[in-house]
Amino acid sequence: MVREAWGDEGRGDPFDDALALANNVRGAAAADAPATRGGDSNPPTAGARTPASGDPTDPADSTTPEGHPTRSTPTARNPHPTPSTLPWHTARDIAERAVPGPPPPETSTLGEALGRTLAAPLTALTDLPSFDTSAMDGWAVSGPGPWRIDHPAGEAGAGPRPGILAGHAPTEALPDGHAIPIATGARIPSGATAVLRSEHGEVHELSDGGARLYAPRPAPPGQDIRPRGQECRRGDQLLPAGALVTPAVLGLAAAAGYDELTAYPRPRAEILVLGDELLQHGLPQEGRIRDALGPMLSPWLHALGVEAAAPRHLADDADTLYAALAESTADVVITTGGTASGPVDHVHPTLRRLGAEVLVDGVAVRPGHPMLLARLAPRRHLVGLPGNPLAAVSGLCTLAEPLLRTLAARPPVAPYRMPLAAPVHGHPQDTRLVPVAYRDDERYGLMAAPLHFHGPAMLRGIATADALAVVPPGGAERGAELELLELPWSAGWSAGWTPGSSTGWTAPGAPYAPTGGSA
Ligand SMILES: Nc1nc2c(c(=O)[nH]1)N[C@H]1C(S)=C(S)[C@@H](COP(=O)(O)OP(=O)(O)OC[C@H]3O[C@@H](n4cnc5c(N)ncnc54)[C@H](O)[C@@H]3O)O[C@H]1N2
Ligand code: MOO
Repeated sequence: MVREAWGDEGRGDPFDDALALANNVRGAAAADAPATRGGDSNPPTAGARTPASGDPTDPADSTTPEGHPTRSTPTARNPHPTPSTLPWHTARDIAERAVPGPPPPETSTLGEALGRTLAAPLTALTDLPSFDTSAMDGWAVSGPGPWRIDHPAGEAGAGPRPGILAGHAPTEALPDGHAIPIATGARIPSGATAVLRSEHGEVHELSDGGARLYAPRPAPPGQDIRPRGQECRRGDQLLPAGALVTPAVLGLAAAAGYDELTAYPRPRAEILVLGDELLQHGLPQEGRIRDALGPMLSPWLHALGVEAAAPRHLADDADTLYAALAESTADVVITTGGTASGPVDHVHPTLRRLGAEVLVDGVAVRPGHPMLLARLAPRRHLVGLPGNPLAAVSGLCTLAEPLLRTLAARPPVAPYRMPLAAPVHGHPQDTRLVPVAYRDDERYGLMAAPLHFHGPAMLRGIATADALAVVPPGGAERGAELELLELPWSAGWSAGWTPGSSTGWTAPGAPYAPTGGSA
């Protein structure tokens, strides 16, 4: 979705215009004369400061050291300006359209198709139910009562008389005035007109050894019979192409006769965690901190329908990063950290060394503005997430999610809006992504309550959030209807399950592998 107008730049395709801007092909004109942002009444101002509100966790309030200029121009102090950042919606649009579509579909077992997108409509291979079925335990009866109780052929004699069980195929027709015991799910014998529930019938033993069945109420024709084809006829379309294969879809497909499904493959992602300061175990110590992104990104990507290998931790070394990117065969490489211009921030120089095409280099969003997207090869991309953990989440939702959605052929999530339960400060030029939790308000119904602890380095807010609210430049008042990016867990994890974890149970001794296969 492109909602921004690109002013004088915007005469062509907005995607091409945005790409050209990101790659700075229009030179100084693109970098120096920032495009007009539709719906943004404040013209972008390099170095603009955010008014303080007193909330120490509010990045909109912290003008230094994190209130960086949105667009930089060459100055004596900053001789290497970054290309102009892109409006948030434009960046998402570029990411969504960076690939033309998913790779060709594959046929797999039902279990392996979980979380994928159907490449063809799901068409019923059989009527459902495939035969007239008893909906209750009781008796199949023919005509009005009372009825003489029969037993299936071969059941005569002593002992319990179960009648027709589920899975059996009755061969004999039921004559008028007769009844036969039947179980829920069993096939109705020909000649039967209704099913009488066991609790509604009274059996009277007869002197000849037989039995008669009485019902206090009549059993109208069709009572408690599920007729063949009630749910669908063979050839009916049950689901369109493009439907997400959820656990319920697997159940439906199996019921309708499928052993295999044709769906788009899961995109394969590789996660490279950069930063010599990161520990993988224990307490932070001596200036080193725990890696918060490795444990978070694999399952998050998994919930987006992606096959993510276990994260690799790379030393802060340009050659190591170069080798990892050059060798990777993943559809999408996700790096964390190293996007800025510090002494060990190697992502930009390595992309240049690889000759990668940078599609997005900075986004007008807080947190996370140094995020980037690059094309390593025609169908291989890199998403560079900033190292600050909430900034990384912002990059994941802004650039990785739309790109992976296109690769997985998942349908876009319908725009979702909710009124804010409290006002939120805005950045003067940039969009803010703010963690919110759903609250049921007595008067206004469901509202999005902004959460504290939403600083770029904090995960405490997002850990209790249901969604990220998209706060436009300038902020939003209580009651304003804001676009929400729902987090995977508030929509349920089901679509992200793979066969390995779909049972939620791991055999004793088997390693738990929540990310599924390898990339
Ligand atoms: N001169 C400038 N400096 C910075 C700018 C800027 O525009 N000009 N942007 C700042 C912003 S905003 C962010 S966000 C960060 C992005 O930095 P990098 O992507 O290069 O990330 P690092 O420097 O490697 O790390 C930043 C921060 O995050 C911590 N980190 C990194 N990885 C992890 C992880 N896996 N788990 C937990 N924490 C992590 C790292 O220790 C740093 O504290 O740059 C600013 N600087
Ligand atoms: O501090 Mo930075 O905006 O990405 O989180």
